[in-house]
Amino acid sequence: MAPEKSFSYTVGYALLPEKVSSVVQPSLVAAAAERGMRLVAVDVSRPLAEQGPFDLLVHKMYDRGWRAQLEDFTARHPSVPVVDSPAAIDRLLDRATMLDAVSGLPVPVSVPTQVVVTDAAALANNPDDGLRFPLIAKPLAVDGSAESHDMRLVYRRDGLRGLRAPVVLQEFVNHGGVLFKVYVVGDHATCVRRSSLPDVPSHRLLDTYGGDASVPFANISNQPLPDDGDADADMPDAGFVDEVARGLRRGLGLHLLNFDMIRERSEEHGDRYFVIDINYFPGYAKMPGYETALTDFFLEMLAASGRPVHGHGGQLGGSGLDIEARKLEAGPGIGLTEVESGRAQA
Ligand SMILES: Nc1ncnc2c1ncn2[C@@H]1O[C@H](COP(=O)(O)OP(=O)(O)OP(=O)(O)O)[C@@H](O)[C@H]1O
Ligand SMILES: O=P(O)(O)O[C@H]1[C@H](O)[C@@H](O)[C@H](OP(=O)(O)O)[C@@H](OP(=O)(O)O)[C@H]1O
Ligand SMILES: [Mg+2]
Ligand SMILES: [Mg+2]
Repeated sequence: MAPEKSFSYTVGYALLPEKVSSVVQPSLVAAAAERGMRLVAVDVSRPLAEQGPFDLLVHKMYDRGWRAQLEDFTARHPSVPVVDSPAAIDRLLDRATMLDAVSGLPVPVSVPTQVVVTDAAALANNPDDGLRFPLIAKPLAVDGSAESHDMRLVYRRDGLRGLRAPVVLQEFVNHGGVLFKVYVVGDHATCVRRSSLPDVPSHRLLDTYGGDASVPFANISNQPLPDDGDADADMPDAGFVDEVARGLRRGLGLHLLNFDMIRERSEEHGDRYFVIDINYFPGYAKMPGYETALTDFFLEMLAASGRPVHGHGGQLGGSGLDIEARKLEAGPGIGLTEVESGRAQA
């Protein structure tokens, strides 16, 4: 009989069932076990205090009850890192604040002009608002529902009629139908290409054009782009991607996210990059090598919280430094603000 595997640490995860089935694959469980970590699902319908003991918690839940549980847990077990702070995650759940951190980045990347609208009908009758069509209408709230991904490409002003508010109207940027999705896990960033909306030709912008004033779409960039042989050459510079990733991670005070970036190419301005969306705890299984990246990250978090981690003897990865950065930028959040050694909840 094979000897029973012994685990040094327990990593609790609180995720919706769909996220569990997409991310917590047998390959992730095996990679974690190889490094001495057991992955255990948190039952969010039961008090957290009755579960565990945990050495690290990761989570993506939307309800307020969960937040109260986390606060209580952190008060009782300040030495257990909780990734990430709910207050920091909240900024990504509102498209009005989601992209705020982009303006503070030390690299040339920006956000398309956008406005938050609570009364779309009034806007449809106001030709002097300075908005430049086409626009993408995006639901303001990001709440895990399918509706929060229901978008509309609005070609002309009369396409604003009937939009469900509150909504963010973001200027559409032609980008050759290719989107760069950058998965961030602590200080690790991986950029993949996805298909995206095709460019909008100029004739489509004329008010007199007979086509639809707006068209709905959803989940347009979920699939990888078929490799046309030129994928590597087409990628943004890796150093640039890393800088954007590091800047966003620090600015947001988060460790687990992805962001969507598009590139406008023009003779007039050359290449211009725009960040258009940032997602908390995305579908990591779509990122090549995610098992290693996530388990390395868990180990870094455990080491940073003072737990002896084999192979991490005193040497923290970039995430260790981030803990300091987060304390400053996100204020006192949950977990990661206190470092103690030894096992918690024993
Ligand atoms: N300003 C823009 N200019 C051009 N295309 C855009 C713009 N904003 C969004 N898109 C296109 O619409 C898609 C959906 O927009 P966005 O990424 O904001 O929605 P989402 O539902 O939050 O996506 P995700 O599934 O990544 O969470 C993008 O992946 C991209 O293809
Ligand atoms: O399920 P909600 O809370 O709506 O958030 C989604 C994000 O918005 C998407 O960005 C994730 O997909 P990608 O990993 O392809 O970006 C997507 O990942 P999934 O493929 O695991 O569903 C979700 O995280
Ligand atoms: Mg997106
Ligand atoms: Mg999104």
